[in-house]
Amino acid sequence: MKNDGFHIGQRWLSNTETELGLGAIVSVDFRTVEILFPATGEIRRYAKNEAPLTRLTYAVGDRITHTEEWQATVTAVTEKQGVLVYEAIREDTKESVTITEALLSPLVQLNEPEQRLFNNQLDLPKWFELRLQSLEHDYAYQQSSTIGLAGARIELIPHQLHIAAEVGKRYAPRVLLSDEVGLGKTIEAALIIHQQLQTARSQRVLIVVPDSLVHQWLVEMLRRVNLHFSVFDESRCAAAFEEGSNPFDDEQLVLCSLDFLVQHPKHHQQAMDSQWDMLVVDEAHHLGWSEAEPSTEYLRIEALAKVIPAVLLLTATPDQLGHQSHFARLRLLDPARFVDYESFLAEEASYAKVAEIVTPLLEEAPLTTEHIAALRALAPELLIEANDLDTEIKRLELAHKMIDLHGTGRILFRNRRASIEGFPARALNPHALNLPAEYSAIVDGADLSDKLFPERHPSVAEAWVDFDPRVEWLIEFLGNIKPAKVLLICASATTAQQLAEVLRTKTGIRHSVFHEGMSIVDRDKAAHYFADPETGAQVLLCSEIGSEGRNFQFAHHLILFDLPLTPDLLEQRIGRLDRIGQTRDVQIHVPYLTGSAQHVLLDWYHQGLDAFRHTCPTGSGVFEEVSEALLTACHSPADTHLSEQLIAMSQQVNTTLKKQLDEGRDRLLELNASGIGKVDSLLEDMVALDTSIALPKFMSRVFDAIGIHQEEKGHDCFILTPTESMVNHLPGFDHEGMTVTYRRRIATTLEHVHFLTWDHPLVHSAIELVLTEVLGKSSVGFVADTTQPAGIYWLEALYVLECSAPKALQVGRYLPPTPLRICMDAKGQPTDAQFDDVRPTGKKIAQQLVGALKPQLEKHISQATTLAHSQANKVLQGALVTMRESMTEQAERLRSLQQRNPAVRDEEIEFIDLQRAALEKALTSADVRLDALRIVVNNP
Ligand SMILES: Nc1ncnc2c1ncn2[C@@H]1O[C@H](COP(=O)(O)OP(=O)(O)OP(=O)(O)O)[C@@H](O)[C@H]1O
Repeated sequence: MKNDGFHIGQRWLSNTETELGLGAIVSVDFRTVEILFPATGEIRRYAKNEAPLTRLTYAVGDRITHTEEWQATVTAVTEKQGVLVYEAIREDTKESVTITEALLSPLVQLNEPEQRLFNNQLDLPKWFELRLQSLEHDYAYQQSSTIGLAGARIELIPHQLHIAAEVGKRYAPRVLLSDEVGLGKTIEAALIIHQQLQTARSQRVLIVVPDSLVHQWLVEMLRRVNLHFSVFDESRCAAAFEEGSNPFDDEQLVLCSLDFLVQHPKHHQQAMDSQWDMLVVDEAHHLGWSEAEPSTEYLRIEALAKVIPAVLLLTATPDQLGHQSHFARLRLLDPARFVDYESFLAEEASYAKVAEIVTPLLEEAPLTTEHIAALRALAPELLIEANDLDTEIKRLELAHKMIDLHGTGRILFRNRRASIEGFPARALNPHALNLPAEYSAIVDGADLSDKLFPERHPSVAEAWVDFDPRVEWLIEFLGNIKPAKVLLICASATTAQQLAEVLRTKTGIRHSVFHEGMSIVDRDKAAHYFADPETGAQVLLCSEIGSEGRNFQFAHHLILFDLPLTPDLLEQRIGRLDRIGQTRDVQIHVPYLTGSAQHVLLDWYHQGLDAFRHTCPTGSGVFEEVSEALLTACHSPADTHLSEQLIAMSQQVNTTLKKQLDEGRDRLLELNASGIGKVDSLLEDMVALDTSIALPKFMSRVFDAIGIHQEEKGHDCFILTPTESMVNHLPGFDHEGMTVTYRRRIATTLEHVHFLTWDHPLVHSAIELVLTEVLGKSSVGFVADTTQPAGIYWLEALYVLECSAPKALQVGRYLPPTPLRICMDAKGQPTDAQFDDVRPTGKKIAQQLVGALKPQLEKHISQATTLAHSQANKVLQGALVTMRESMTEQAERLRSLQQRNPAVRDEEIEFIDLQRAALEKALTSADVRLDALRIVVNNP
C-alpha cells in the first residue's frame, strides 16, 4: 500500500527498537512526527525525513489482533484520510467487523520471516546462523546413535553401551537386564530411561526397588543422567489419598519401594490408575512365582506390567527364587513368547541345538543344504527362502529372528564377567576357629537353622558374643588391618547389632550398622559414614539387606560372618565389593567354626562350586540338583564322608551344567548380544563426540548471543554467569553462576561440575530459546569475497519440514523437524554457497537494500519455497519407507509368534496396523514452513 506521509491514527513499527511494539502516530507537524508506543508507554519524536519507522500494513488473508485481544482475518482493505480500514471476519464469533488500524493491538509481533523482512524488522546476521545451527544440531541430535547415551556421566563401557543402545531405541522395550553382579545394570537402566525420555519414546517412568536401594537409585539417576525422580512413600501419598486425588499423577518420574506397593494396596491401585510409559523393577528376583502360589510381590508387579507398555526388570541372579520364577518373569515381559513352563523347559533343552544352527548364519562361510534344511525344520513358520540368506545383513536378521523365536528371545540380556576384561581377582581367606562347647547342645539338635546360626538360639541370646571365637577374631582382625575399610555381612539384623555393641563397648573401632530395622534415611547415613574416606567408619556391619545392590567397592575386604544357603545370595554378597570400580583384589574372609554346618557350606562353596574365587553362574542349578545332599551334610557336619560325596557330586553337576550353559543359553546370549561391529561403531561415535569441538563452539556462540558470560577456569571447566544484556530467561541456567565442562574425564571426577553435552537440559533450553525467539527470522549482512563482484547478493532461506501428530505416536523417530537451507543467487539460481563470516550492515543500509531489492527478493523467495517443497518430499518419502519397514517387521514377528502361540491376540496385530495407518497419515501431512531469511551482500 502506498505511503503518502504520516497521519494521526496510523500504526508504525520502530526499526531500531523492535521491542517497543506497534506505535500510533499522535502528532505530526511540518518537520517532526510523534509516536506513542502503548505496549511500553513510551513516546518518541523523530525528524520526519529520517524516522526509523516502518508502516505496518496488512493484506487480505492476513490475521490481525484487535486491542481487545481477539483475532480476525482480513477480507478487504480501504483507506480513509490516510488511515487504513480493515474489513475482517472475527475468528471467535465469525462476525464481519470493521477495524481501523488505530484499534490494532500494540502487542503485535511479526513472526513470519517475509513480514519481518519487508517491514524492516531486521536482526543481526549472526542470529540467522544461530537459528540454522540450532536446527541442524537438533536434527543431527534426534537422528544420532548416541542420543541419551552421550550425556550420561559415566565411563564408556562397551557392554553397557551396547545393551543400552539396543534396548533404548526400541519402542516400548520389555526386557530382563540380567548381567552378572556389579556389571552395571543400574547404569544400563539409567541409560535406557534417559534415551527413552530424550527421544520422547517415554515420558512417565515408575521405578520400583527394594527399600534399601531407594536412596542409591535416587542419587544415581541424578548424578549419572540428570534425572530428578520423586520418592513416593506412605507419608507422601496418604494426604493426597484422603483428598481423593492421585499423587502419582503429579509427577513424571517416580521412585518407590516394592515393599511400599506390597504393604499399601490402595497406593498400588493409585499407581495402576496413573498412566506410565515405563516400569523399572530392580532386584526382580524378589518376584517369586509358582503356579500354586505366586507371591504378592509378583502379583503387584505383574498387574503394573500389564498396563505399562515398557518394562525393565533387573536381576543378576534370575534363578535366585527358583527357575519357575525366572520363567514367570519372562512371561510377564512377553506373554506372547513365553507360554507355559513345560514348553519353556523343553525349549531351553534345545538351546544348544538352536545355537548350533544359528552360528553359521553369523559366519562368512556359505551355508550347506543340510543347514538350510535344519533351519527350515526348526522354524517352519519363517518360510525361509534361499534369497533370505544371500547377504550378510539378511543372515544376521534371520539369526536374530531365530534367537527371538526359538532361543532366549530378544528380551534377555546377560553380560558375563568371563567375557569382560579388567576385573580384579577374588581371594578366599578362611579362618578356622574352634566350635565352643556352649554351642554343643544347640548344634546337636534337629533344627537346621540352629546348626547354621547357633548364635541366634534363645539360650545364648545375649551371651554368645562372650564365647564365640569369631567375635574375638573380628576384633583382632579389624585392629590388624586398620585403617583398611571392611564390609561385614551376616544373615540377621540382631547379629549385626550385637556385634556393633561389642565393638562399641570393647574397642575404639569406628563402626556403623545397616539393617532392616533402621529407617531408610538412617541406613543411608550409615552407608555414607562408611564411605567417608577420612573420618568414616572402618567397618560396616550389615544384615542380609546389605548384600544387594549397594556400592561398597571402595572397600577391599569382605567378612562373611556366616554363609547363606544359596549360591546366588553368596554371589550377591561378594558383588558388593567385586563390581565395576573395584581397584584391588577382593579379599573374602570367612571365620568359621570347625566341624559346624557352616564348615560344610564353606567347603561346598569353595571346593564344590569354586564360588568364592569366581562367579558361579551355574550355582542355582547345582543347588537345585544337590540340595538334598547338601542339607543332609549340613545336618551331620561331623560325617566328612557325606561332605566329600556332596562335593564330588556338585563338581560333576557343575561341569555338566556349565557345558550346557556354554553351548546353549550363554552361547545364544552371546550371539544375540554380539551385534557384530555394532558396538564398535557406537563407541567410535561416542569418542568422536567427546573429542569434537562442535558443541563448545556452538554453545559459546549461543551464550554470547543470549548474554551469558563464559569464563575459562582451568581443568577444562568454564564458569557461566549472566550479563546485564542477557536476553531472556533460560530454563536450567543458574543465575548465581554455574561451572560446566565439556570433558567426560572431568565430569566423572568432579561431581559438582555440569557435564554439557547435546543431551544436557541447558543445551536443549538454549536451542529452544533461539528457535522460539523471533530474532534472526530476517536479517541482512555483508561478506567480503574478493573473487566475486561487489554488490552481488544471495538470498538464504531456511525452511523446516515438520509434522504435527499426537505425542503418543512418536512420529519424531521417523521424521524429526528437518531443516532445509536453500540459497538463491541474484539471478534466481539455486547455489550451494556457504557464508562463514557475515558482518552486520547497519540498520539503515539494510533497510535500503531490502527496499531496493524487494521485487527480486519476493521472486527468489517463491522459487526457494518451490525447491524446499521438492527437497522435503524426498525426505518425507525416506521417512515413510523407514516407518513402513519397521511397522511391517513388528507385525510380522507377531504373526510368526501367533502361528506357534494362540495367546497372541489378533488385536495386538491390529494395533500395529492401526499405528502404521496413523503414522502414515501424520507423516503425509508433514509440511514445510519458512523459518528465516537472510540477504547476504558482497562488500569486499
Ligand atoms: N560406566 C560406568 N562408569 C562409571 N561407573 C560405573 C559404570 N558402570 C558401573 N559403574 C559403577 O559400578 C558399580 C556397579 O554398577 P551398578 O550398580 O549399575 O551394577 P549392578 O549390575 O546394578 O549391580 P548389582 O548386581 O549389585 O545390582 C556402581 O558403583 C556404578 O556406579
